[in-house]
Amino acid sequence: MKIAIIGCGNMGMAFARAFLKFDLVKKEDFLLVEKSEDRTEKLSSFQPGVITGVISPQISEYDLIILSVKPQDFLSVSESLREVITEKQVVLSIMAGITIQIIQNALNHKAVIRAMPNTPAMLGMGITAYSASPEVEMNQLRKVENLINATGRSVFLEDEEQLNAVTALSGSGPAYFFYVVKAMIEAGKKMGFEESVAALLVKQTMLGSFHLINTADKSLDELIKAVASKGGTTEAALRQFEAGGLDETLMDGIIAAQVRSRELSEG
Ligand SMILES: NC(=O)C1=CN([C@@H]2O[C@H](COP(=O)(O)OP(=O)(O)OC[C@H]3O[C@@H](n4cnc5c(N)ncnc54)[C@H](OP(=O)(O)O)[C@@H]3O)[C@@H](O)[C@H]2O)C=CC1
Ligand SMILES: O=C(O)[C@@H]1CCC=N1
Repeated sequence: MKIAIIGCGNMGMAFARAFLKFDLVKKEDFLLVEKSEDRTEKLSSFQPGVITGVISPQISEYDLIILSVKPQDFLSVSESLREVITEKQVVLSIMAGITIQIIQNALNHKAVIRAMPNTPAMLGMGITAYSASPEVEMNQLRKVENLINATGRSVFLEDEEQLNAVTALSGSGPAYFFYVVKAMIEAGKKMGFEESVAALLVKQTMLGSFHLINTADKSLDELIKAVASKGGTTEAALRQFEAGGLDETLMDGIIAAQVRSRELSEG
């Protein structure tokens, strides 16, 4: 399969590397379109077939076109792409918020898959949800699903609107996790630890706790209860979190991300 990637930043290249790792695509079968000169310099070490700063008719030789520019850059990309895209090509967009309908209209092109991955895709440990327009043929969908699965796990959604919630939950989710880890490390520093020691304590705690979620035969409430001894230290912390409305704040934040994802489709 020959793949063109428009926007070769964090996510575009995470996808490209995952496809290569699983031998799904040959290096020479990539066309990388990147606007940033800094990024373009770094892309040469990837040794793709073509690196370019502009969308040209050459792109019509590629089976799949991945749109991985920021949503705000889509309009200008679509103006050049609609001139050269051909009917047999499939478009895979990972842009937050931009709907299949908007992409179809802007490109005057029917076969569009919209996906929402996350940054652990860089390690092949991502989760991607995706929806497709009815014009994407089953064999095309399967091929794209195989590519996505090189970046981690995937889930197909019949209802495209749910991708806004996915964006808020798992798309943005890694940042919430890093935010909590950072706050815990800061607390460790406040209590007198050097950053490296605080980071070791926190990171190993998060890793071990994650595995407990997956392997222990207990609900999250039971896992919390198993840590929080009556009248003990954990209870003191949890009381403070509740008083500050931490769980509500987290939920409100995630819903704000969903609202923002919907807004992005409005331009
Ligand atoms: N980061 C994440 O965790 C996730 C991101 N996404 C989505 O993925 C998309 C990309 O995100 P991310 O990789 O983080 O962004 P990046 O900014 O890292 O990458 C986008 C790249 O596209 C370049 N670009 C902009 N306009 C053009 C153009 N006309 N032609 C070619 N290249 C262009 C940008 O250059 P310049 O910097 O000069 O503008 C930049 O290098 C976004 O739409 C985002 O919503 C989805 C899931 C997770
Ligand atoms: O913050 C964003 O808009 C993108 C989408 C999900 C993660 N990053």
